[in-house]
Amino acid sequence: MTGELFPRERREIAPGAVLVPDWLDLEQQRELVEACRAWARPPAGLRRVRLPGGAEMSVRQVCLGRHWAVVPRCPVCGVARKTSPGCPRHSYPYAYLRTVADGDGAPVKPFPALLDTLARRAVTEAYGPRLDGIPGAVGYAPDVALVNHYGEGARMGLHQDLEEVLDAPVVSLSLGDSCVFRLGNPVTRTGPFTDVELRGGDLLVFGGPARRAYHGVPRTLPGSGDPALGLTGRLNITVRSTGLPG
Ligand SMILES: O=C(O)CCC(=O)C(=O)O
Ligand SMILES: [Fe+2]
Repeated sequence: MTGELFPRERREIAPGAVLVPDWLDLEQQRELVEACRAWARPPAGLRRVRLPGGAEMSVRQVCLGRHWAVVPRCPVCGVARKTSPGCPRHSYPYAYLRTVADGDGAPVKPFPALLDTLARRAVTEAYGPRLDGIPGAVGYAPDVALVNHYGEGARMGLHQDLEEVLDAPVVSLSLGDSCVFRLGNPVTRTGPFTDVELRGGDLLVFGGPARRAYHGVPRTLPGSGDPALGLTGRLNITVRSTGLPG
């Protein structure tokens, strides 16, 4: 954005969580928006997620690589409880699946090379010489992306990204409208919180001590995105390395 009074500097908003403003140029943002449009098409396209309590998320989502979904029971051991001693890879009430079991049942689209390349570069650039000190950052091998679309009024409640076996960093790319991104700590959902504005083109990488921190998006700023992008609302692409067997 031009005319900024204070240029937005890259900064570590919490230990392990690095925000790099304007990481993507307009051409890269355009390319990603186009790609998201293709990924959003059926089969295995954009859907609304119904949460375990029955409420629908206001965000619409499409998954790539593996399908993240609410499951009635753990797909490995069949137990419908948060813990299941003895299950080698327990996952409940959320799990990574091969098909869109909570939608049209189609096989999930593959994890795209475009996001693989971008996410590897993102981790390297975000941590720089500290890469060695962040678990899973050296040789980062992402295999899943969640693409979230926020229309007007959409938000995402506080949550932890927990379904991954690995502690490797999460790479988050924002496109279109700005939002308030809220980051807490890995232990309690009560804060204290750090609220930052994420704008279209911004990169946020959270790994190390921030990897399992509670986070969410309390609101977006409708109409704040660059009109040249031709996107209504906000898109977020969250890339992860699950550590699950191929
Ligand atoms: O939209 C965002 O910036 C956050 C998305 C997120 O936390 C998630 O998909 O798990
Ligand atoms: Fe998340």
